[in-house]
Amino acid sequence: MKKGILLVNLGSPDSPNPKDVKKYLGEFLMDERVIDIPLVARTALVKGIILNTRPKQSAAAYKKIWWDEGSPLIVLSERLQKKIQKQVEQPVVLAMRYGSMTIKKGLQELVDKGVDEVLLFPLYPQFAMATTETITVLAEELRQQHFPNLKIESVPAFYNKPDYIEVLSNSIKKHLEGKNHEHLLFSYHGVPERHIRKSDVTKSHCKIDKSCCVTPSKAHEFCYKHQCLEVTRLVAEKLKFKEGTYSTSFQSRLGFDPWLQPYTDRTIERLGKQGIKNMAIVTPAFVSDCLETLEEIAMEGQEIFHEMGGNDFTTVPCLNDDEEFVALLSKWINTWSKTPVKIS
Ligand SMILES: C=CC1=C(C)c2cc3[nH]c(cc4nc(cc5[nH]c(cc1n2)c(C)c5CCC(=O)O)C(CCC(=O)O)=C4C)c(C)c3C=C
Ligand SMILES: [Fe+2]
Ligand SMILES: [Fe+2]
Repeated sequence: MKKGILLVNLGSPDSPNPKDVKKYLGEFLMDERVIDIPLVARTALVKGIILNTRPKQSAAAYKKIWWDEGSPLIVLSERLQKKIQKQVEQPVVLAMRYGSMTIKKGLQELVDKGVDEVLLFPLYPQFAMATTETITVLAEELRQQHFPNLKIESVPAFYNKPDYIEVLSNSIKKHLEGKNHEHLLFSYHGVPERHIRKSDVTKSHCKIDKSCCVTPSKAHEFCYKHQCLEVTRLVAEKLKFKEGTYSTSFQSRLGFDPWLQPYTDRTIERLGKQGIKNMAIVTPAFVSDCLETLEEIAMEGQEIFHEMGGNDFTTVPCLNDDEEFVALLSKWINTWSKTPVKIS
């Protein structure tokens, strides 16, 4: 048996031009695990409404953050893959759930290298139907259709692994050294509340209130909200943050349905209004910096804070290709490579 690793991130458009952004958003938003409504309604909403207006607006945002080498999310994911490859003997390939660097091409590349056992590694610390699940489901469909002899094992969400929390905490500490911030906001990508209820394996636990996510339950294995709150709690515990000096919020909502709250933009507004002058923000739902961190947080968030009277706004970068993070992922991969047991 020859083993190989497929790292998978979200993906980006091929360029920040409206035509490419429209193509990318069309694929992304037509995913039934992202906009989870029946096909006819989803087609009407995405193709009839969203794709007529959003691509122009999103393209303008992408243009502000695009690098000479390409999309930050792709470039940073490639840097991560290259560094991991240096520490792992087996082939490590990178794919994206949406866009040109498809999971099918990634699996094909591994098969062409003689691989027959794949570790599928979704680059998301927390489980979500719209991220981890859509990757594992698509990989399995592709396996059945095109690679029936391939064995695929998936890495589950790693939000509470002590070594991950340590690496994240070290990075936060390093980037906040000497900043004297009064408040640290942990901002996670949002999801519609409906997604949380759908992923509840017990079908009765999730109430989207202040109690369910802190009451032990089997549901938490697939509860994005619980997993985000846990990352905040574990980092705060590790770094001995004082109560009231940090909080959690959710960003990037789309549409009119309720998404996880409190919303990041309103939280930044509130902190500014409350008289906080020096705040910092960290975005642990993303492994790689991307549109959501570089534009929505570092640009728009900062603007909101300044409008509300705030002064210093520090953004902690994502783990990207941080040396400790590379060493951690390589360690997990090497553990899997040596023993045919699940990483858990
Ligand atoms: C934790 C990661 C993510 C979750 C969960 C997620 C859910 C989700 N997202 C949308 C809609 C959009 N997301 C967009 C960009 C975007 N989303 C993520 C991650 C998660 N999304 C990333 C990393 C990015 C940036 C990609 C990049 O190229 O840098 C966008 C496009 C930008 C925009 O127009 O705002 C949309 C739209 C939904 C509906 C959703 C549902 C659960
Ligand atoms: Fe998103
Ligand atoms: Fe909950």
